[in-house]
Amino acid sequence: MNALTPETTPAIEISQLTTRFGKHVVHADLDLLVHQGEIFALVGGSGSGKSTLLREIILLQQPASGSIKVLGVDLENISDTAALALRQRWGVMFQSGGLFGSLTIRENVGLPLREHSGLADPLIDEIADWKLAMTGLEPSVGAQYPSELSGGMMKRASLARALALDPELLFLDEPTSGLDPESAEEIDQLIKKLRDLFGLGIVIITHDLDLLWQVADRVGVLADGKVQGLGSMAELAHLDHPAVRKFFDGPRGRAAQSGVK
Ligand SMILES: Nc1ncnc2c1ncn2[C@@H]1O[C@H](COP(=O)(O)OP(=O)(O)OP(=O)(O)O)[C@@H](O)[C@H]1O
Repeated sequence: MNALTPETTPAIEISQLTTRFGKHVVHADLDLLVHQGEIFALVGGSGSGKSTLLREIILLQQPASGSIKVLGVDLENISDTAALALRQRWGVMFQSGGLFGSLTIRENVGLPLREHSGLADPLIDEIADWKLAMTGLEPSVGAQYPSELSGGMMKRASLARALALDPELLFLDEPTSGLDPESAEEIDQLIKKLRDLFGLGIVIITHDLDLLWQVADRVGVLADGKVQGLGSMAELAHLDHPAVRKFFDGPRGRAAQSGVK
């Protein structure tokens, strides 16, 4: 059960957001509200602007106009100090994993703590092992290098690093891409566990219909510059909007629906 009360500060509030690359309008007066404590998934066709939206939310890119607030903080004209403080309140797991190949897994997971916490090295290593355990990895994995891990272990290790600073909000970019069905299912369970244990808000970009049915509380369908459909998968499955229908009625959508009640 997630705490979707009106009193809760929204995790993300986006209002009238417009993004352009030259003449190409990617987002056109887009509005979106993500509640704290919910698992929210952003879906949409290739090029619909999901990654760009994520980059704007995590301060890697600026929109042309409109407002984005994350954990109650307005990103427009944010000072360097406020941006640094805000970045420590969220964790990001990039699609590629983003782990440094020259560092051990323990060093990778401890990196945000080394950069931001001022804690002593032995304590950082201890916290890193704890984060690895949270994501289901053995302490022995900490001494290994990214090239030695399977795809599923890499995803877990990058999730452990995203959790290093005890974030309030977690961004997951294609967390199950490239995984076999069993490993993907384990990641689904892990995402749910993290939300249930820590009340994290979790924003996922994904094309994985199984993940959407199993894990997402709400899904936003991005198309033509706006969120065209918003609701649970069960609600969206009945929505009569061309972009939403395209998403559900393709062969992969039908296959995923037939596997879930
Ligand atoms: N730096 C950039 N310069 C110019 N155009 C860009 C840039 N970044 C993204 N775009 C364009 O913006 C649009 C949205 O791209 P974006 O990567 O956000 O889509 P997406 O929904 O994440 O797609 P995918 O599912 O394929 O990853 C695309 O048409 C892309 O070509």
